[in-house]
Amino acid sequence: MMPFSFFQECSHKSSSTTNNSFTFKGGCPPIRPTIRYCKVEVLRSPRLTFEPISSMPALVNPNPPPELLSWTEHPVTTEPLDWAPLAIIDLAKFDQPGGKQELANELKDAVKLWGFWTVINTGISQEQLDRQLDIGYTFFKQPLAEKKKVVCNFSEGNYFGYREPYRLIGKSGVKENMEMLNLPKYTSHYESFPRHDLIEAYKDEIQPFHRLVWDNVIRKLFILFAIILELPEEYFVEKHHYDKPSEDHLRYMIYHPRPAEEDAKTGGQWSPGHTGFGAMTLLFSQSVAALQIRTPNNEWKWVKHVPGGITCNAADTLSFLTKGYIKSTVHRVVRPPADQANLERLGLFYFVRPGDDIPMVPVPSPVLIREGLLSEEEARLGEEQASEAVKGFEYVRARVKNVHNRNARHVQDGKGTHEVFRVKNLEVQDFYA
Ligand SMILES: O=C(O)CCC(=O)C(=O)O
Ligand SMILES: [Fe+2]
Repeated sequence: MMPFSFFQECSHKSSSTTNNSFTFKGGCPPIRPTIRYCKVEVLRSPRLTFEPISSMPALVNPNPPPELLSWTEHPVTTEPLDWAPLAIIDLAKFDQPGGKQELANELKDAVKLWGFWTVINTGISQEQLDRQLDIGYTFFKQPLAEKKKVVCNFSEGNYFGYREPYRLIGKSGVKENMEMLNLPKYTSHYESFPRHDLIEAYKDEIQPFHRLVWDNVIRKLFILFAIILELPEEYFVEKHHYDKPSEDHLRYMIYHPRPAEEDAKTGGQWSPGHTGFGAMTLLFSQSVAALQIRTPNNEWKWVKHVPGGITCNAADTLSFLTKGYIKSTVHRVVRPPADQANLERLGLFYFVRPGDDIPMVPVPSPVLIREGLLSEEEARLGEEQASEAVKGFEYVRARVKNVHNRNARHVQDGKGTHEVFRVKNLEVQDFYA
């Protein structure tokens, strides 16, 4: 008997098809609805339906990947919340004549003042997004033992893998309500990193998606930053390239609702105020309101759902490289409004980190010099001091270790705290109340 393997040719091409829906009849193997098990040239829709046939055991995959559960986006809140006025950056303009310059102008204030903005028209389809959410949701619904097969090694500041919500929040006696899975890039550097069976089974969808986010969104934003800072267009792209080693990861994350009495004990905190650890964070916009940012006036404002959009925030290392010109904004996650407080909140993210060997020295930008953030001498010395400087990998690993290699999480106790985290000359406040 011939085993049915990945990419083995099968007879689907000759099956009956219609324009947009593909229902395979007669002669098809009894495999689950996925495009991964056969090379089918006619496929255009990521969601296929196969009619199960009871015969043809020769083509049965002995270990089919589990069926995906289906994640459904919740309705938006009807409560009038104090929304943050985030700029909307329309990436459809990027390749139009003068488009990059126009977008750079629009993004400039957002990165200087708010550190948060939303991109739309990313070229990532709703179907692609839905599939990722389904994969993430299915992952979290697996038994804990399965999820723990690949876990984050926080003693080394390594964020790749599954993070179990086992820690307590301060001294409240309340446990964390969030779990996550961080997937490293699909490049040769991470080939030997172990991946969960479910993630392996859906590799043919996750791998291109991982890169698509970088190509379609991250690369463009880095070009816009370079234009804003009057640097060569590829300046930041090269320092954060997908093909070079970095701690970048795609993340599935789920928050589980807590009883109101438990939330009351931690001031409604789901994730304490913090700045991003790496270069930039992309959050595929979701309907459950919970993310808040701290405004330039130190008020907390809610981040509003923009269907099909991606909420982006600049993080610590971009702020280091630009001497604070690009703002690493404080944000937190809180109990959602009453009409959403009992809902699971599933998130899909891409966390951008600096290249592993990128020195954390200021970029030689004429804008930083004009703004008085950088002296001519510092700009020149920066290059010379690069070999001595903290590198991207060193900073990010140390930061992750400092925040996560603890038995209890920070708590917002309303008293404020100024615990500072340092690596050589680099310094950030650990968390914010
Ligand atoms: O869940 C969110 O909306 C944001 C989470 C976050 O800030 C983080 O994981 O760094
Ligand atoms: Fe964050």
